[in-house]
Amino acid sequence: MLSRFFSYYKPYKGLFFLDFGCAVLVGLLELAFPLAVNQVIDRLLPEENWAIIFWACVGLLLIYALNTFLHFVVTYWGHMLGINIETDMRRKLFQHMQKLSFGYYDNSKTGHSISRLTKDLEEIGEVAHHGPEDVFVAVMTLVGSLIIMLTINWQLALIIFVVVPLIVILAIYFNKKMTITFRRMFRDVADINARVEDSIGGIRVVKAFANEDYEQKQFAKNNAQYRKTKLSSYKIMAQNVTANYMLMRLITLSALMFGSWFVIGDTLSHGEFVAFILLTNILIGPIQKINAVIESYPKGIAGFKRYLEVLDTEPEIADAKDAVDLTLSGAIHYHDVTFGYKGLEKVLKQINLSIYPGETVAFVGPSGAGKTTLCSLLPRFYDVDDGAITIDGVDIKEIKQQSLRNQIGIVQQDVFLFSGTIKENISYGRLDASDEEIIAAARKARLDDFIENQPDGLETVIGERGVKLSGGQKQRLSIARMFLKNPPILILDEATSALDTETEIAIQQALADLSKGRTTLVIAHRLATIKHADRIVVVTPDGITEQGKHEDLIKKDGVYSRLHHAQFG
Ligand SMILES: Nc1ncnc2c1ncn2[C@@H]1O[C@H](COP(=O)(O)OP(=O)(O)OP(=O)(O)O)[C@@H](O)[C@H]1O
Repeated sequence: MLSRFFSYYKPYKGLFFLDFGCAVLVGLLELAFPLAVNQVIDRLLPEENWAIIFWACVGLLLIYALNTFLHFVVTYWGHMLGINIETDMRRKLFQHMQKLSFGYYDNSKTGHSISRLTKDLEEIGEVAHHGPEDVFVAVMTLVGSLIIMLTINWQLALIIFVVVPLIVILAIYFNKKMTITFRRMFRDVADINARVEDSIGGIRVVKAFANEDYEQKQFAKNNAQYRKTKLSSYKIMAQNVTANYMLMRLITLSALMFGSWFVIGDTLSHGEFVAFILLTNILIGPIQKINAVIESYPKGIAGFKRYLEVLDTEPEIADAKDAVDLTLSGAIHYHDVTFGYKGLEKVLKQINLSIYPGETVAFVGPSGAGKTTLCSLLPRFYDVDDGAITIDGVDIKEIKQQSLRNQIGIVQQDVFLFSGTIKENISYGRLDASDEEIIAAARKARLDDFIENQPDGLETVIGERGVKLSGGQKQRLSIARMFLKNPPILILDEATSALDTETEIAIQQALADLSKGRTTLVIAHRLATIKHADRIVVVTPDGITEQGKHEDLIKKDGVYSRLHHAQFG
């Protein structure tokens, strides 16, 4: 895992070494002051040579000025290194999330994904900057002070350094505990995000059911859980900080007590004694740094583990190595297709079906029989478990996903629009479309009157998920999008909601125009709209049980005829 973490430093080697080098210098220069004090007290003060003391202080001032500059470099450029790595990881994660299949999203929550892209990566960025640099500089300063102390008086140095291993053991102990709680904390934040996504995203449903109190209670549960986990992490942090405080005071106290003893025994000069006290104070810096790393490292590592979890999830559907781009005419064949959602019973068993170019085929049948599933297999939203689907004789697994999906248009009953303008939403069908093409598509979808009546025309903002549009307008907008895309194959998931007659006629006409000359699969919920389909296919839990024209199926007195009677009496 660590080698994968460090691989993100590769593009920023220059920045890393600049930051690292400056941090090392900062650590080394810190040691100059106690050494200077030692010399001033033991050598220069007894000689009462004011001029040399003055110039020694000027020298120290220059060292401090240099150190100040280095501090700036470390703080600014070091953080730049962290942010660069965080940005790269975020880009990579988002790219990967875009590639993940429907199967992954069926079982994940949007709030969790948001959390992974924001909070987790922020923590990783902090560790990326502070982690290696702080640990190295702290260890180096510790070793540096130890060497200086050893050269001044090795006995006193050893007494003081007895405490250091205790600090290291403590660090390892708390690190382990904190990694576990931070992982829990990330999970809890993600749960809060998921809850907000549901409650705020679904605010209309919440209000329509007057379930605000229920939502508040649900949110309060998540909030309380987060508080509990965070509190337990603070408890560990507090134990760590207080134990460290005690150990650090022990170091200073040992220096004072044993140092005085050595001074009285004449084995330590006054200057060396003061230098020792100052060096023990310098020791506090790296120990605090190590402590800060102990605090942030588990957060970063917990975040990185969650990051890798997603990154290591292989998209269930990927292009074959020799997949090709194809221009399709739309002859579709399902050959013995069997499919079930992951871990669940098979929805489709050995389905055989042929659809000819330009044909409009409507799928009808009881709810949950698998009509939508059958159509979802065509653009490879899911892969068949057994059998194959071919278009123009080519297995869809041999066609590049992008090429395949570019040639299949889907008009869903639950239209998803993006917050933005009408123009942005229509042009989602073809991103490089000109204004004229967008207007022409809107006209074909019978949306032009509505657009012309808006003060901002095509630039009208439609609100989040098109909240400012009516159901009929949303649907026509999605049809306009499809006119622009102009695919040879269409999947129409018919709206179940009854629109007013005028709107319905407009939409039906728009859909009929859209279907012209394209192979069209209609998932029909209301039979009135599909009477004129070239063929009606009846899908039941037993598979395809009937197919044919409306009149023939009525005569047959089977499932279709019963469904028809149920709807029309
Ligand atoms: N993403 C999914 N994960 C797991 N099971 C699913 C998923 N989507 C659908 N199912 C299940 O698969 C079965 C077929 O669903 P499908 O949506 O294809 O039926 P349908 O015939 O289109 O129904 P309707 O007419 O109600 O839209 C159902 O039992 C459903 O619960």
